[in-house]
Amino acid sequence: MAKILNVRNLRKTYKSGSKELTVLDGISFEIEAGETFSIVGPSGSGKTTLLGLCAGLDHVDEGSIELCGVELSKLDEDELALLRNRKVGFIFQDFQLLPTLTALENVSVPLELQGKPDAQKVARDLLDKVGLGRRYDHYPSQLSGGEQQRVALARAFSTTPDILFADEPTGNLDEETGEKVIQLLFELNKEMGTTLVIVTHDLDLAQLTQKIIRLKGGKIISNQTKTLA
Ligand SMILES: Nc1ncnc2c1ncn2[C@@H]1O[C@H](COP(=O)(O)OP(=O)(O)OP(=O)(O)O)[C@@H](O)[C@H]1O
Repeated sequence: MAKILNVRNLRKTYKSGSKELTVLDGISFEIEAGETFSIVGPSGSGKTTLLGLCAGLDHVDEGSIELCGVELSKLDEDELALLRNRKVGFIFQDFQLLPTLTALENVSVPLELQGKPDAQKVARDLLDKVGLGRRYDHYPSQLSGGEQQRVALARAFSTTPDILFADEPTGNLDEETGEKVIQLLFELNKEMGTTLVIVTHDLDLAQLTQKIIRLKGGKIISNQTKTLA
């Protein structure tokens, strides 16, 4: 199977005044297209930083990241943005919906910006799939956290990304709501064959993915591939 993400000897250091903090050191792993993958570890271990680097949202100090067959360090900002728009989807802990757009517009507008002629239909179909067929015209402030995250799921899958990065997708939800969101996430993921990379504190959620890496102090302390029964 083709590698969709190949991370080699990654190092990331943040500067704070005269001090330097190395938050990732010697990180290497790879993900095949279509796999489900999770990154777990305690608070501050570097999970979100790693996700941001893999998704091309920030630059590495040392090492390399190949995403969707492209070495990220060779791309300028415009090329990176294009790659993210075309091939990458995101789900965030705090949903990150646009507050002035309705649920339907939050899903359809990105598609319209990509010039998709059937944006409205795709958005409606996806909102129906996540059980929000009666909430098209609601603004984010009129939706519960679980409903907002379901809109975010519909938006993330609407562009049929090759790879989807989810950062603590259940972090702001109660347990029951979180479970429903995860069920939908995995259903949509299976249907669309998307590669899924999840950052989470939730070990039960991580166990649902095929591969798990554990970070501690910016290093990988275990890299586990689950044997499928
Ligand atoms: N922009 C930044 N500037 C300076 N330090 C940063 C920056 N972003 C993150 N850090 C530091 O890098 C370390 C790793 O942060 P990161 O958010 O990646 O950890 P995390 O494992 O995702 O944590 P959490 O589970 O709490 O979200 C932390 O010590 C954090 O304070």
